[in-house]
Amino acid sequence: MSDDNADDHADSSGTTGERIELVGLTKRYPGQAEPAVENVDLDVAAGELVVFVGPSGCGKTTTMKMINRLIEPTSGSIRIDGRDVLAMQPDQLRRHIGYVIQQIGLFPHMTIAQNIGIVPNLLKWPKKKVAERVDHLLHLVGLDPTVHARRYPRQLSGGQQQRIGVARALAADPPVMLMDEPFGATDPITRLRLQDEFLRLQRELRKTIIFVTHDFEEAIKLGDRIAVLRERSHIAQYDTPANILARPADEYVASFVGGDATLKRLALHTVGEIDGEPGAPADLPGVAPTATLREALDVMVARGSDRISVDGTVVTFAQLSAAVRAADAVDRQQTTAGH
Ligand SMILES: Nc1ncnc2c1ncn2[C@@H]1O[C@H](COP(=O)(O)OP(=O)(O)OP(=O)(O)O)[C@@H](O)[C@H]1O
Repeated sequence: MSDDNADDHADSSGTTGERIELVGLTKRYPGQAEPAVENVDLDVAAGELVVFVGPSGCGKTTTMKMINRLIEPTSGSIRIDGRDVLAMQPDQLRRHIGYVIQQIGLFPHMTIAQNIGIVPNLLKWPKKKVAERVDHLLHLVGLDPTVHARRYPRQLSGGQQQRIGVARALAADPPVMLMDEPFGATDPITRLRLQDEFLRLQRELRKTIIFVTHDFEEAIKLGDRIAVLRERSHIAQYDTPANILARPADEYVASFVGGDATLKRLALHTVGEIDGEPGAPADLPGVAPTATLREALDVMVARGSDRISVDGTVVTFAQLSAAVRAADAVDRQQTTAGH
């Protein structure tokens, strides 16, 4: 773990994630008959994005908050890059673990720049360095610093505030990010946009991320692996989205996948995988290259258009249909061949 000097990499965005291991992790809240989280073992590889899905009250948030010690475990251990989290100092933890929540939690009386700079300031970085970092992060999440840095949270849209939440969590360039339903409170269009931007960012940054969601499609789209949790955070299945869709471990997981598994498999592939014709007209409905085949199809249907613009190229409904058929055939082949 490179906690010797965060300043060394504070201006780069190249830090990759670190492995997270949960061993026998248990939380028993005072006065509760049953533990909220019981004996959870989980190994998350460095640079992987793992999504927790499970019913309300199954212990997702409790498990996540033990990792950054907002909740102290009753027993068990947590290691990041082999080091015991329970033995870390608070400032080490702040530098190592970024945290993004649905309610965002921006301070209303601080400007956007001050909100993003909270952790670097706590870590006593020089003023100039904090300012540079804030600029860099605003660019990274797609906002113009000259427009947004001096504004207050209430002057931003919900989606922009959520981007600031992500920028703030990235401020000290932590190898690990915990994200608790970060896009849950936004409207569907903003949510898709935030997911696409976030995927682009994660491809570049390769943090180790634990991401909680209620939305199974979001889990399929974002997760390298999904942990389907049952009561007390018992892990029902921990696997890639493709494998969970193709071979749910049991009835419980199958109920999460639902009946329309084929449709959900469309979320495994992005429209950027299709070679479009350059020269899309400006008025054509557009999606990002990271949009899933399913989302592209939804936009075509909603807009009544048999063509769509992807990064300035034209993708047709016929191409999309062919990609869907090809992707489905490959997925089926891979999931049968893999086992
Ligand atoms: N501070 C607390 N004291 C006592 N019990 C708690 C406390 N916080 C959570 N619990 C209980 O622990 C269990 C797990 O809660 P937790 O919030 O981790 O679940 P969750 O899966 O994140 O739920 P949701 O999806 O609804 O956010 C629940 O039964 C909850 O009632």
